[in-house]
Amino acid sequence: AGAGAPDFPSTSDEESQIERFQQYLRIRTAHPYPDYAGAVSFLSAQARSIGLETLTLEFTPGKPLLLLSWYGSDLSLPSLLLNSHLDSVPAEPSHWIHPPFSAHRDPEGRIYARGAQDDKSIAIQYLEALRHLKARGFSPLRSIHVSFVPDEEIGGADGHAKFVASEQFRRLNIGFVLDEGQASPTDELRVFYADRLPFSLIVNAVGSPGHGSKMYDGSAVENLMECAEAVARFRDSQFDLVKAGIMAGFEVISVNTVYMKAGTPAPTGFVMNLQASEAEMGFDVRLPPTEDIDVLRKRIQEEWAPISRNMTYQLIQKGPTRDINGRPLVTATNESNPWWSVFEQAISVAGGKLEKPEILSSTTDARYLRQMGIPALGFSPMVNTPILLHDHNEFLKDTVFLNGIKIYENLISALSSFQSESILEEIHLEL
Ligand code: MET
Ligand SMILES: [Zn+2]
Ligand SMILES: [Zn+2]
Repeated sequence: AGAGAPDFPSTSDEESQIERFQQYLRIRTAHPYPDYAGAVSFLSAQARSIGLETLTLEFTPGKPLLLLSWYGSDLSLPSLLLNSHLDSVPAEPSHWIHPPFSAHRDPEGRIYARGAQDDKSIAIQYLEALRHLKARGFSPLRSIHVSFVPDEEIGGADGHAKFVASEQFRRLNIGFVLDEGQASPTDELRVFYADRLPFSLIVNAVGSPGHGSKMYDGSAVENLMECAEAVARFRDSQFDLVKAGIMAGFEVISVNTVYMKAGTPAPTGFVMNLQASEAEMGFDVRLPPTEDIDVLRKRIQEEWAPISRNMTYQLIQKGPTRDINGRPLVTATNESNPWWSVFEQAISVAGGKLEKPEILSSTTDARYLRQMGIPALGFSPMVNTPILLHDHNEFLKDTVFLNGIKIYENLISALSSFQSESILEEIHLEL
C-alpha cells in the first residue's frame, strides 16, 4: 500500500498495534495534572519489549523525560532523534461524542481521544516502526534515540528547554530530529520547517474608581477598551491578508484575546455600582520566526498600551527566538540540508506525496532543537484527516495510524542509514 489509507481488513499484528495506541491514549495525560508516571511506565514497558535501552531523566521533580536508544554501528556519526511530548491539553467531556480518554473506535475506524492527533499517535508509531525494524533484523548505522518529554503544551520550560541544556543531551550528538507536525485534510503529507514564535502579552490599565452613575474620562476599563480596539484593528489587518489569499496564516502575526479581568462581579442582590480602578487583558501573540520583535514592542508601546493612557504591559517570550549563532529558528529545506533530501526521498519511496514545506502556525518543542543549531522537521503522517488538535472530538482513523507506521519505518531506516552529512558536520565543527 502507498501513503493513502490501506484497505481493511487489518491483520492481527495491526490489531495489536491499534490496541497499544488505544492503551496509551487511555492514560490521562491532560493538564493540569498529566499522569507522567503512568505514561512513562507504559512506554518503558513497550520499549523493553522491543529491545530498546531506556533512561528516565528528571530535570524537574515530578516531570520525567523518557529517553530510548538503539545504538548504531558507527557511534562517531551524529544520531537521529524522534521526539514527542507526553502531555495533552485538557478536554471538555460534555462536548465529546465519546469520552476523551476512552479511545473509542467507531465502526468507521475513527479512534476518539484527546491526544489522538496531538501527539500520542506519533509516540506509538515511532515505537511500532522500531519494533518492525528490529523484527526484520535491521541494523542502524547511526544511533536512533526517542524522547518523550513533559510540558510541551505549557511551553516546555521544565521539559525540553532543560533537556537541550543538559550534558545528557550533548552526549547524544544529535544530527537530525523528527518532531510533531499536523494533520492534512488532503492526501498530501505536511511537513514543517519552523514554528511561529509564541508570546504572552498582558496589558494592565489603571484609572480612578468612580460611582457607577458618573460619566468621566480615563477609567481603567475605558482605557483598556481602547487597547482592545487597537489590537482588534491590527488583528483585522493581519487576518484580511490571510482571507484575501495574499499571505498564508503562518506568515502573519496572530493576536488573540485569552482573558479579560476587571471590576467586581455582581452576585444576585449585590449592588453593582462601582467602576473598576484596575483592568487587565491577556493575549496570545505568535510571530513568524523571522519577524523583528522590536517592531512588535514599539507597536505595543505606541498603539496598544501607551503609558499616556495609564497602561503598562508585559510581553513574555516563551522560549528562544534565535539559535546559538543568532540565526532565526528555521530548518533548511533545500540542498544545503542533506537530511532534507533523505527525508523527501524516503517519503516518496513510501508512496507518500508531500505538500510544500510550511511554517507551523502554532508552536512545538522543535524550537529548542533548532535553537541548538540542529535541523528539525515537524511531521505527523496524517493524511485525509481533519485538523482537530486542541479541539473537541479529536480522532485519528485506524488506517491512517497504521499507514503512518509504514512511513516511519521508511523514514527511520533511511535517516539512520544515511552515510555522509559533510555540510552539516562542517556546521557542527564551527560551533
Ligand atoms: N504547543 C502549544 C501551543 O502551540 C504550546 C507551545 S508554547 C506557547 O500553543
Ligand atoms: Zn503537540
Ligand atoms: Zn498541542
